Amino acid sequence: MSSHGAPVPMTAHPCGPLSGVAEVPGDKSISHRALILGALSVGETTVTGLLEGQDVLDTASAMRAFGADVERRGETWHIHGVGVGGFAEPETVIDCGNSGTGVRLIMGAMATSPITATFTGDASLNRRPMARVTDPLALFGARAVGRAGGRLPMTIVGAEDAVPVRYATPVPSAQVKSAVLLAGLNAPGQTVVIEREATRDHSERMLAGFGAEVSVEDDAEGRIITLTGQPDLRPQTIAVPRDPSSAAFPVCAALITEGSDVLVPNIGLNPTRAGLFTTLREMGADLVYENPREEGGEPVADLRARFSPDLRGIEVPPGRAASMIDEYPVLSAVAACAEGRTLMTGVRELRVKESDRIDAMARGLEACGVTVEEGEDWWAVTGRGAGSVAGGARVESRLDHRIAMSFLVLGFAARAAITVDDCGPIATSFPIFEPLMRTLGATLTTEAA
Ligand SMILES: O=C(O)C1=C[C@@H](OP(=O)(O)O)[C@@H](O)[C@H](O)C1
Ligand SMILES: C=C(OP(=O)(O)O)C(=O)O
Repeated sequence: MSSHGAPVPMTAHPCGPLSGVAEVPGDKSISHRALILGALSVGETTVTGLLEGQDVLDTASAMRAFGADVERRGETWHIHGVGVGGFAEPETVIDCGNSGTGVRLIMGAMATSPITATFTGDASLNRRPMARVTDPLALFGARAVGRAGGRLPMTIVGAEDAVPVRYATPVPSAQVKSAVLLAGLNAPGQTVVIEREATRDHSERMLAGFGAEVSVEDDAEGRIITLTGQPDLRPQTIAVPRDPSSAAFPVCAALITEGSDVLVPNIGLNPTRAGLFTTLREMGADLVYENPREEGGEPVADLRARFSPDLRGIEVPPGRAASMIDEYPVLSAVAACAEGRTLMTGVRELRVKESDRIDAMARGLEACGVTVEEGEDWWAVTGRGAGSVAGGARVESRLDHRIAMSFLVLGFAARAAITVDDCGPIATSFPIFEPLMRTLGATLTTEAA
């Protein structure tokens, strides 16, 4: 919801070993897609393990506004869809809260139906760029009217007679790719998306699972995804895997907090998402994939993370950025506890997330006594080894859940407590973060230090 309540300051205190099992919630990207594709198929889709974070709950409300029946009974979500092309025109404004994924995918899903919808979000989402989706949606025949600079609130007038599109994404973005594919569902013929760098492929996998004809080829241009429009999507039974982007927080907390040993079971290691774990291992992290297996066609393992006193700074290859894009904030907290310089390049996209994540982390890390250098599309954090971060600062989360959690994680390993001015946004993606970290032994207090 766009109305963000009073700020919730929280303080992370230096603590002893973190230990135990961290059961993190369901994958956010997959949860949004399960609701949207469930709403676009005819019949009942059931979903277990859905992330019940605010971002996903806002997508569930949006699907109801477009005519689907979405209900939680017990532990299972039931979605009665309306079919491709069956969306009704919403009677009220669609509020996507803090969620870029929600708004951009839903815009795509409605843009090729002859209906009009107005979208808004919170102060963070209303600052984020939407032209990256409205530009390709215009090629299908949809029109968008929003605020200056292509910002929300924005009205999309769906195409009356949509035509299929061939589109090369100008930025590495799974949200843009997915918006185009979802729009292509209700366009006759083949819609093609070309991406130079592979981004998370949950839309392609789930569209195929729902019975759409989707092919993926890799060639010199990059990855080419072809979707045949106007399929009859068949309802599915979906078990959402646990979110590697949420797993990142207990894993990184364990690596930098003295004496820790934490097991994070059942984490999807789809290569389009697992870049952080590769990077941490290159830095010398004691991070082991236990019990590696396949579940629902995806590689899965239990992650075991132990305190790693000898982490080293490294250069993170720019080609890895898409596979760990949401993990750079918490990586920078780990880098602050490593010896030497960690250089992160090819990361311009970090500037247009829930906050400008390079700026938010750089200012907060500096306040904690850490050296940061930055350019438009790169930044570097120089650490002085385990136990070297002074902390003792109050930092801003800027309506950004990942910034808030990254500084709390750093607070466990710093020499003095770190207060985050507002931890309310954590509920968008990881509503059980605070109790879960407490069960591992972390000391978090809700009053400012
Ligand atoms: O498609 C998705 O589910 C997401 C894609 C990424 O955004 P971009 O597509 O803007 O890179 C990521 O940052 C976001 O958290 C989830
Ligand atoms: C960037 C993120 O989400 P979204 O773009 O969906 O707001 C995120 O969860 O880190």
